[in-house]
Amino acid sequence: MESIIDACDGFFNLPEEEKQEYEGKHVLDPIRCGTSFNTAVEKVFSWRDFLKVFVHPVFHSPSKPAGFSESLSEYSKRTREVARELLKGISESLGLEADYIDKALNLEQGHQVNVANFYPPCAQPELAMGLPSHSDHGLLTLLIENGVSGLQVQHKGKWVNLNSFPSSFLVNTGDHLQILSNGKYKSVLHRAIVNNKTTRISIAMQHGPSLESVVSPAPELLDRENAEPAYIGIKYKEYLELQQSNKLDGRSCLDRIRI
Ligand SMILES: O=C(O)CCC(=O)C(=O)O
Ligand SMILES: [Fe+2]
Repeated sequence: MESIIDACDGFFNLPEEEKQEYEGKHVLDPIRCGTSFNTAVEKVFSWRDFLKVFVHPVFHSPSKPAGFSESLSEYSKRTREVARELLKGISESLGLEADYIDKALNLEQGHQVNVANFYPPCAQPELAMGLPSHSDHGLLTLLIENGVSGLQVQHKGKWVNLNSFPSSFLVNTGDHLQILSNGKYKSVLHRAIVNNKTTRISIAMQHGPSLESVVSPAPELLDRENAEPAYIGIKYKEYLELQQSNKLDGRSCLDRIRI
């Protein structure tokens, strides 16, 4: 965990011109970095640099700084094992076979994205937001941070601070777990706030279905509970494009596919 945080810190500290080559624009660009300093998002100012890299099924990585790619490759493999194991337990908790999600959503080819966020100290943290309210689109996100808190999740309509625990993952459930479980698992709304003292780095490893999987509420679950599906089926890739076109306005892209 320390190694990947140091590696990402190294990337964000590269000279601007070395980072520029990765300034992709499209949601399906495999390496995309950018900054949202001074960009008005709704009425708040967003205060972060980010680097998003597709690490599976095809591994991509920036070539700098030295050692970055090795560290990212190792971290991607290890977190993928953890996520697939957690999803077995989640399948069972839904009364499905342990490998149900793994097979139905073709996790062997699962779309895995490493999102590194860099939030420098902000002189007026009350006027800015690190990352505005959103839900993650995949199944599970494994999040770590550099010992500096800033993540908030929405619980019963209120924003709750989550403090980091050393050497542990904070696991967020994503939109596609909500779709597959027909709403039994809720995709959590969350955001990141900034502070005026210390740089915060967070690394959100997102684990999703394969891009070609069409995800809908599990038919086995609906049959057993005699329930109607709450969402239409949609290809994961199309959902990502839909989310890109839908500004992060605190509403989930899920609302767009609800029946
Ligand atoms: O910085 C954080 O704690 C949140 C990051 C996050 O939600 C994301 O990258 O999707
Ligand atoms: Fe997130």
